[in-house]
Parts: sequence; C-alpha cells; structure tokens
Amino acid sequence: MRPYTALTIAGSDSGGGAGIQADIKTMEEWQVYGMSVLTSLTAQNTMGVREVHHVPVPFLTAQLKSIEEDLPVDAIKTGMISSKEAARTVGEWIGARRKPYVCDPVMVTASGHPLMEEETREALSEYLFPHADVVTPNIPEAETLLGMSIKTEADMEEAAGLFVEKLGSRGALIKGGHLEGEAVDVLYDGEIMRTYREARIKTDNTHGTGCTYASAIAANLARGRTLPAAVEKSKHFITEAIRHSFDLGSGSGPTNHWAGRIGEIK
Ligand SMILES: Nc1ncnc2c1ncn2[C@@H]1O[C@H](COP(=O)(O)OP(=O)(O)OP(=O)(O)O)[C@@H](O)[C@H]1O
Ligand SMILES: Cc1ncc(CO)c(N)n1
Repeated sequence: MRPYTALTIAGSDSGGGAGIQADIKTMEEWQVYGMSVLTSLTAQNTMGVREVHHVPVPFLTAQLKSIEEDLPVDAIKTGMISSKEAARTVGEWIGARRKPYVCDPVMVTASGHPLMEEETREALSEYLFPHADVVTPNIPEAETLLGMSIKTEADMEEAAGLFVEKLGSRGALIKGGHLEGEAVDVLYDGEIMRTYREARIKTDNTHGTGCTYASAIAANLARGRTLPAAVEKSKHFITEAIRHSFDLGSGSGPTNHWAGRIGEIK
C-alpha cells in the first residue's frame, strides 16, 4: 500500500515543539508519511533560541533533489526560510511540482528571536506566495507583510483578501491567536470568506502552534481534502493540541500532538 505523503521544508527546533519536529509529529498523527528538507538548525528550547545555523543553499538543493529523484510528494508545507536565496531555491522547486502547498511565513519566534532576514520578506511574495494554496500568517506577520494594522475580525477579512489580491497567493488563513477573546481564524480561498471559531484556552503552553496547525492542513490536503475541509479538521486538532498541551520546560511549553487520539488513550 502506498501511504499518503507530505514534505516539510523548514527549520529544526532542538526542543522538539516547533519547526520540523512539530511538522513530522503532526503528519504522523494524520497517518501521512512525513519527509523533511532542513533549511536551518536552531539551538532552541521552550525559553528561546540560543543560536541559529543556516544550511548552505547548495545543500538545500541536494536535499530537494534527493526527494525528487525517489519519493512521491502529495503535499508541501514550508516554515522557516531565512534568506532570499533559500526562498528562491525552494520557490522554484515547489513551482515545478504543482502539489498542494501550505506556506507558513514564520518571521520571529514567540520569544522574539528573528528567524528570517529582513530582505527575505519581499522574497516571500516574489518566490513562494504565487505557488501557495494558502499562506498562514499570524497577526503580526500579516501586519508586517501587508503594512496594515489588524485589530478586528473585519480587519482579518480585509487582510485575507489582500494576501490574494496583492501578495499573489491563491488563499490566505489569518490566525487570530494573538488577538483577545475567542480564537478566531479567517480563511479566504479566492472565492469565499470563512471563519473558524473556537473558545480561547487559558495556557502559556503554545510553543509550536503555528507549525502544528500548518502541518495538519498540509497533511489533510495530502489526504485529498479541500482547503476549507482541511482547515476545519486542523482547527479542531490544534485546539485539542493546545487544550492538552504539555507543561514541559520553564518557558512556553509545546502543544500535544497526540491530542487527536486523546479520547482513545483515555
Ligand atoms: N490560547 C489559545 N486557545 C485556543 N486557540 C488558540 C490559542 N492560541 C492560539 N490559538 C489558535 O492556534 C492557532 C495558531 O495561531 P497563532 O496565531 O498562535 O499562530 P502562531 O503565532 O503562528 O504560532 P507560533 O506560536 O507557533 O508562532 C490558531 O488557530 C489560533 O486561533
Ligand atoms: C525552527 C522553528 N521554526 C518555526 C518556529 C515558529 O515559532 C520556531 N520557533 N522554530
């Protein structure tokens, strides 16, 4: 039997809660075979990032070639992409694949450590967004990329529309984790504006929520679901992963990737 497969192109988080580690754990939960191309290595834990080491672009290319010559890819997710050159290399490769693609435009960690060089911001809309079925910015990322302030659900809808109109992606999911009140996300797929709403959970353990959410969406696309259906399933999954998050480390603890089967474990 050939399993569904997904590829994450992202950075490593030694603490295991975000980045490549969160992505593969999430894909595994959705019974999707996960593959990884590493862009950067971070020495990181729940408290923050100590050091970052970027993978040289020729080695990025070597990893992409290794996947391409041998393995089927049903969906792609990208996370930390630090440099313009890395964005160009990854974007050109994805453009030639024509597979469902989720682009998570990570810029800084929750603890404030930059994961992207400033000049890479423009490279995202030049090389990555045009291939993306959906871009998944949080509020600060959407504000930076669009140069606007986002405070309300109406602002989120405007931002989702602008991603498609101005920044060239086919869809956008603006995540409201950084606003107050309910945890509301807005998806625009180029045709219809949809809202996904869940109660806000009181916890500081939200390390890796963005990576986990984007990977769940990619895994569901790999399984053949439509984008709105993939987001609906993944929103439920990330909510449970936050509800049952782990109190590990002395900083912001990681989400619980087993949450989808927590009922079964109990
Ligand atoms: N306290 C919370 N309770 C419930 N849902 C939440 C909470 N915080 C965030 N979410 C949800 O988690 C998902 C990730 O959103 P968020 O805006 O936190 O992403 P992010 O900032 O990219 O994550 P990261 O912390 O990995 O950078 C969204 O669906 C958001 O609504
Ligand atoms: C490697 C990596 N990618 C993404 C994030 C997003 O928070 C992180 N903290 N670390």
